[in-house]
Amino acid sequence: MIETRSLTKRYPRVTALDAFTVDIEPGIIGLVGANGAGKSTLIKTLLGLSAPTSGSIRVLGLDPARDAEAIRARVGYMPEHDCLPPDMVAAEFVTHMARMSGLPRTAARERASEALRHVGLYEERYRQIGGYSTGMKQRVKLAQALVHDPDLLLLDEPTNGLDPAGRDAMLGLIHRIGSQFGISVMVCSHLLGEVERICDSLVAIDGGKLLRADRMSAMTVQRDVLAIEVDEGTEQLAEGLAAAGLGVSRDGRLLLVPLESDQTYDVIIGTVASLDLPLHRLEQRRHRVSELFSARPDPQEVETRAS
Ligand SMILES: Nc1ncnc2c1ncn2[C@@H]1O[C@H](COP(=O)(O)OP(=O)(O)OP(=O)(O)O)[C@@H](O)[C@H]1O
Repeated sequence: MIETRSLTKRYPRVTALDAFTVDIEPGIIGLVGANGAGKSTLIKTLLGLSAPTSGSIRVLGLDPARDAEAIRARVGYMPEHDCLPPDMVAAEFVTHMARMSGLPRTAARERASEALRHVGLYEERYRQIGGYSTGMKQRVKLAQALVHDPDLLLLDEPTNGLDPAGRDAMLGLIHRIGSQFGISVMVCSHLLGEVERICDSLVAIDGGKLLRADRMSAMTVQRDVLAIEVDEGTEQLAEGLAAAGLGVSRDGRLLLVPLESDQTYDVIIGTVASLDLPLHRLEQRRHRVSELFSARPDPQEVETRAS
């Protein structure tokens, strides 16, 4: 669906994309990287809005340098920053964007109503955008990206400025669009925890270079640790497991024990039973995707996870 070969974009002071080579299959794709990693630059080169310094790109088999118009007809783009006209009503604006994509007047109006319904703004569609909340504005941006029924959506930081509930709602919406409408979606975010939740593959970028591109399932590998939670008696259980010869560490309410053999399970169950404690959880732990990329989690991500 998207192919880049040695894609490089140099600005006078910085190389935003540095020999970036990737093959991306259809699906819900997370494009993750810290601020300034090159995500927006990549999206703009894919759309033909910014010409690469060197290298090649194919989007849906098209070359953005030659076929920019054809690409924009098949790709929807939700930009990162607020770019909405405050004095227009949403229905009018989204209809206008549909007309810009080449739809005739009546079809544009119908598609605009439909797109606004999909993003949950149908009832509010005749209100001026300037009076909308941040979450509603993000939804209008999403509706205009969807309005011409694209094959691919490129969403640049769609949860920007949203509170945790707003982020959840936006992520749920994106997931629905990707899984129910048969549209591929590339979601750009600096919050790994977000893309981990909704994407089926991940492209990680750092300093303009490709860090890793893979299916999410290949990135969430089993880790040899058992997590145990009891409703009460955590301290007592920690002592009991240590006395039984297991290495025990704490992670909040959880006790973590290295999984050395199948007998580790038996020892844990036996210890819990002998202490007569109410076992709440016993599970093998998986790596979080974020652990594969960064030893230091993003503070905003920690805040998201905590919320
Ligand atoms: N038009 C431009 N002129 C000069 N430098 C630019 C321009 N656009 C981006 N850059 C620089 O290129 C690098 C990559 O920027 P880019 O916006 O692609 O990053 P990003 O991963 O999208 O981060 P953010 O989420 O902060 O936008 C940054 O160092 C940025 O300052």
